[in-house]
This record gives sequence, structure tokens and C-alpha cells, in this order.
Amino acid sequence: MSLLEVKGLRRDFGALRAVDDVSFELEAGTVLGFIGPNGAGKSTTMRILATLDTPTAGEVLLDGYSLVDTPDKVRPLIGYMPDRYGTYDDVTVFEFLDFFARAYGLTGPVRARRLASVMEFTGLGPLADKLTHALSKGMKQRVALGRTLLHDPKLLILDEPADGLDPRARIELRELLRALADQGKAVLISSHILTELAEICDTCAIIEQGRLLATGKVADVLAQAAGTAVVELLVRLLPGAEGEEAWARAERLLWEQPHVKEVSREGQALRVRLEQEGAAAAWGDEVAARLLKVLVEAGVPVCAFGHRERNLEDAFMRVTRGRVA
Ligand SMILES: Nc1ncnc2c1ncn2[C@@H]1O[C@H](COP(=O)(O)OP(=O)(O)OP(=O)(O)O)[C@@H](O)[C@H]1O
Repeated sequence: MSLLEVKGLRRDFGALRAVDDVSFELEAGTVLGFIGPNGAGKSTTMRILATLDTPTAGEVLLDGYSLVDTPDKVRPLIGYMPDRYGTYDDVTVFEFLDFFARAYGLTGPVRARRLASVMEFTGLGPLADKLTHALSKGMKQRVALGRTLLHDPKLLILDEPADGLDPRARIELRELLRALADQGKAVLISSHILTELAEICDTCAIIEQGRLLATGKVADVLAQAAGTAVVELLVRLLPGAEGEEAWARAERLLWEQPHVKEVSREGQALRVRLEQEGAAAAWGDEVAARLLKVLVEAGVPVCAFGHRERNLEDAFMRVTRGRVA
């Protein structure tokens, strides 16, 4: 049995169906990426899973308990970080976390141990006496994450935690989330930042207009959306007319090749898009080698040649149509 089972979840706001028959499961010790454009229904789903809203229809089981019928039973198991979280003026990092530890009902040595453990895990120890409102965005976000961990929940629901973070803070967040999954926690994380999620998620669910379009292991979702290979060519030109001629010859040659769907100029490079449904894993490499040979044999001065792997972003673009509810 999965730690979290979401079955046929629906949420209507008047005539608007914000969440439409959403079902997925999340195992302990894994990270599930919840991916979708603005207004897709991610926050609404997460709020329901955090027991802050009730579904119009459907069922959610957490550790075997119904979230709708027994919210008091499941709340201690959930750590929820909303997409907007506040800090307070004139409150230090320690005071902030201590306040919420008390709100969670932690007392005495247990509270002291949990606070110490969370401060250490999030690396907030050296900032214990800093005022929360004076922290950087990345550090504020760590405080918010620390807050969700105080009661040692089994399920973490994190609504766009990487939003607005600089690249370094994102990498650090990724490492923290991986460590939490390794501790056995189930992590549900939403984002628009697809490439970030691809690296930390074991499974993913792509949602649009309230409906799940693809769900499963990241590799399976990629396979579901398989068939699009993108090959990028960089062609440096010799100065003068001869260079322009080389560009034109390269473009013409590329358009003549099988599976080529797009050839465009991108700075000092030609970008070539080739597509084939259900292509074997080696197809991209084979086609790239063939194109390089054609260009070189035709005398086009290729000095760099790159191949972009399929990623979660490609899968997302393929299964969604970019519609917003
Ligand atoms: N309380 C509410 N009352 C009415 N409509 C709502 C309410 N909450 C959300 N919605 C609508 O439900 C739809 C889904 O919104 P939701 O916030 O869940 O999307 P999201 O995927 O989290 O988007 P974003 O990435 O922009 O946060 C939107 O059309 C939104 O306007």
C-alpha cells in the first residue's frame, strides 16, 4: 500500500472544475513532481491534501486513513509548505521555529531535540539569532521548510518551493529534499521549473486544466512522450561571402534529410529539430552522426556539434497544449 493514495479527486468552484478526476499514488521515500502551467490545479490539489480544503468528490488515503473523514488523524503526518509563506518582524529564526514547535504541541526535551535536529538539517544553526524578515529569500525558504519538518511528518507537501530561488539555493534545496526522501519521507513538490524537478523526482504527474495528462516514473513519462529528439548544430562561418554561402548550403542540406522538422538560425548556430515517433534510444546518436557526415562531406565548416537529450521539459511540452484554466 502506498503512503498516499489519491482517487478520483475533484474540486469545483461554482462552474469551474479546478481539479478533475485526479488519481495518483506516492510511496514513502520517494519524490513526486507535480508539474503544470499556471492555474492547472496544483495548489488546489495540494491544499486538499493538506486538509485545508475539502474535495467535491473523490477520496484520499494517507497511511490508510481517510483524509476527508478523519482529518485529525492524518494532520500530524503532514508537513505543508504553501507557495506563499510569511515571516514576522522582530522574531528570530529560533523564536520562529520554537513558536511553531509549541503550536505542534511539542514540549520539554522532545521539543528541544526536534528544534536542534531541524536547525542542523536545514543548516540554520548559525542564523538562530538573526531576525527572520532580514534573511535572504533562500534562507527564509529554509526557515519555512524547517517549520514543516518540526513535527517529523511522513508526507511533505511543498507548493513551488524553488520559485524565486537563485541557482545555488535551488541546488541546496534539491539536496535537502533528496535527503528527506532518503530518510523515508514522501515528498510532493510542485513547480513550473521542469528541469529542476527532473533531477530530484522519482515519479511525476503532469496536470493541465485540472486533469492529469501523464503520471508515473519519470522514465515512463518520458517514454510516453518519446520520439522527439532535438539535435543542435553549431556552424561557425568563415568571414565574407563564402561564410554566408556555407550557412545556406548547410540549411539546404539539413532540410533535405529525413525526419528534419525545423531548421533555424540561433546566434552563431543552426538549430535542427528531428522527430520520430517511438524512436529507439540510439536513434538520436545515429541521426546526429549521419547529419554531421553529410555536412562535413559537403564542405560545411562545422566546428561544434551538440545533441540535446530529451528531458522532462520536452515531455511536458508534448503532453500539454499550454492551455490555462
Ligand atoms: N478559492 C477559489 N475560488 C475560485 N476559484 C479558484 C479558487 N482557488 C483556485 N481557483 C481556480 O482554480 C484553478 C486552479 O487554480 P490553482 O491555484 O490550483 O492552480 P495552480 O496550478 O496552483 O496554478 P499556479 O501555478 O498559478 O499557482 C484556477 O482557475 C483558479 O483561478
